[in-house]
Amino acid sequence: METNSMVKQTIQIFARIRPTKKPTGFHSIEESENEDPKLEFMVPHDLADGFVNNKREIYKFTFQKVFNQKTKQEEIFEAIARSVADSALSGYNGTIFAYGQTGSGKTFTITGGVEKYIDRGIIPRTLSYLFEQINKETSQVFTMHISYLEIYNENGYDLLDPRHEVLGLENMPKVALMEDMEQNIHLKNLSLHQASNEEEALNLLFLGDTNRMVAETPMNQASTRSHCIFTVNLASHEPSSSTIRHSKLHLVDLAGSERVGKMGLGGQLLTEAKYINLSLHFLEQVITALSEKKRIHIPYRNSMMTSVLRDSLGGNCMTSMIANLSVEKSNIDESISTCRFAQRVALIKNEAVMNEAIEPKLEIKLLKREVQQLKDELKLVTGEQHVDSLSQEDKDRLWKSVQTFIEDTDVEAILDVGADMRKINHCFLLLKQYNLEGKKVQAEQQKNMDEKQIVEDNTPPTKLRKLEELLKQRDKEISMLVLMLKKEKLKVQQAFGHVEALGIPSYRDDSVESGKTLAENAVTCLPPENVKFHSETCGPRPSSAVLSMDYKEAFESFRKDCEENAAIEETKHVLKQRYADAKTLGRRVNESKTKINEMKVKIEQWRMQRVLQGLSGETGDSGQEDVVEEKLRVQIEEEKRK
Ligand SMILES: Nc1ncnc2c1ncn2[C@@H]1O[C@H](COP(=O)(O)OP(=O)(O)OP(=O)(O)O)[C@@H](O)[C@H]1O
Repeated sequence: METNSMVKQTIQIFARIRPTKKPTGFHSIEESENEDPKLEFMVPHDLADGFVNNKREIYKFTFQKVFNQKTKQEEIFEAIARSVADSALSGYNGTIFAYGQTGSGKTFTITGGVEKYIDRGIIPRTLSYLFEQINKETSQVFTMHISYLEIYNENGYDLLDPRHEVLGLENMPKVALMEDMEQNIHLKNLSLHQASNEEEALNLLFLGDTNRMVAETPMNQASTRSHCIFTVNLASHEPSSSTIRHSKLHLVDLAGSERVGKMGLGGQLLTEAKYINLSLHFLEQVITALSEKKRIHIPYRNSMMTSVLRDSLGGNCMTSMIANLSVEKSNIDESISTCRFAQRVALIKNEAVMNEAIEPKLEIKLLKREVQQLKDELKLVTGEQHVDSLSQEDKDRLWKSVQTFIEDTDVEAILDVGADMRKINHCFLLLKQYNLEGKKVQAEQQKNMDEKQIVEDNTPPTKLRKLEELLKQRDKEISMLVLMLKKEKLKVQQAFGHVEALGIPSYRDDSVESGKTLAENAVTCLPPENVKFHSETCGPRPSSAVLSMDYKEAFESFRKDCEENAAIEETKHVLKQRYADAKTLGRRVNESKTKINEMKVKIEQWRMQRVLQGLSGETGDSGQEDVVEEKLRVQIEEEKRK
């Protein structure tokens, strides 16, 4: 089953101009913000060795980007290869191929220069980039396999076959093209090598490069006489998924197109050149067919190279072409021809789909694991039991699993011991032991800490400290009560002094503690909120003059706890009664005093009246006069007795 996520795109074309020793002045690059850059050639009239050139003089070609002679290898990778590599990592096929006349810099662009590290080409840089990304990506598991195919004189050879040196090319097994029912091409005798890291992948590249067919030609001292296809096969999947993404990344260095006549080749070089030109001719045919809208048949099968690259040309692939150009005067014709070829390539539309499919082997593995889990669950549910006891080895293994489980910081970590109740119970036992051990250690630590505190700070443990604080508080409460007592005693003494001054005798009760007045005894039961601090002798003064609730509670508890509380309460009641009686008595005394005074006034008035009668000569009955005064005196005496 394949799930498709499609990207439609024409083949991207780029031009790269090889450095020349002298500036030629036959080309220029036109760049503007709104349009793609253009490469322009000016062909001089005298180009054809003295013949009059009637052809047009200026040729313009549009590219996605034109790289001038100074362009560095890194820039090429960033602009062309990085995005294709990213697509390959996401499951899309990708192809980058270099096309151009011999000696124009195709091998330099694809593989790189051999002298300087900085001259590494697209292949080593892409490998490095892919592993960098693979190592960063933690949610996917990647595998990489590499193959390296050479098409020489229309035959395919495995460049990674170690028998190359021993057998010689003529005895090497040829790579054969096979087609399945769905017309997918398979290559027989082409080995796939797994590369787990950059170094392994680079070793494969170097091995293949040493096996390539290279020869010295008039145009290039080390001319590659074949087409070479370096393929990176990537597969990726999420750890718990059977859906796998596959992608193929072809990095292709085509053999150079060359003019046999111009170069004056002969012998083997001539044969090679013929094959090269023939295969490039078939490639051109395919490109032309693909760029013509009405063409139904595309002649892929005409050559091995077009068969292998079928997907890259008009198929499921993201493809980029680099047109390598030598812009010397003698090469202008070939450069124009390369650019024309590129313009046709740019018309080809590809439809790249994400190659995602269920991998049967992985699916079987996942299903097997699921079946085992379900079997375990079933055993638990049906209560299937193991009768033999666990071996020491089993117990040791379980203890390790429990330890790993406890130490695992992942909250979703699972202690999986299968559906064996003996193992499950043993694990519970281990967890319990672990917990008890932990508690013991904690208690021990607490004890050590308390002891350490006593030794270091001379501070008593918490309980002792609390009792000491309670004691201090009780002392304060007692001091306060003594103060209250003294103060109220003073007040009552003043009150009794006032009563005695009025002629009322003060009551002192012998039944109450000797030496104390009634008021003194009564005052001991006054509520504490009426008491305010006035003495500095009672220890620190509270911030508020009114006692706090703590003091009230302390007083109440002290009062209740006091053994004589009941007797005090009773005495308090008696004293209250007597105090009320004394008040009534006082009032009556005052009333009698008033009456006596009134009678005394009356006696005085009576005497005055008698004196005035004597002066006026009026005589009264002296016996009757004495009777009035006597009556008043008797009344006074009676009042006093009351
Ligand atoms: N951009 C460049 N910078 C420096 N040197 C270059 C550059 N392009 C090519 N060269 C050099 O030019 C020479 C020919 O290049 P190269 O072998 O890559 O050409 P080619 O197109 O692969 O030729 P052929 O088709 O014959 O194999 C080599 O020595 C290479 O190092």
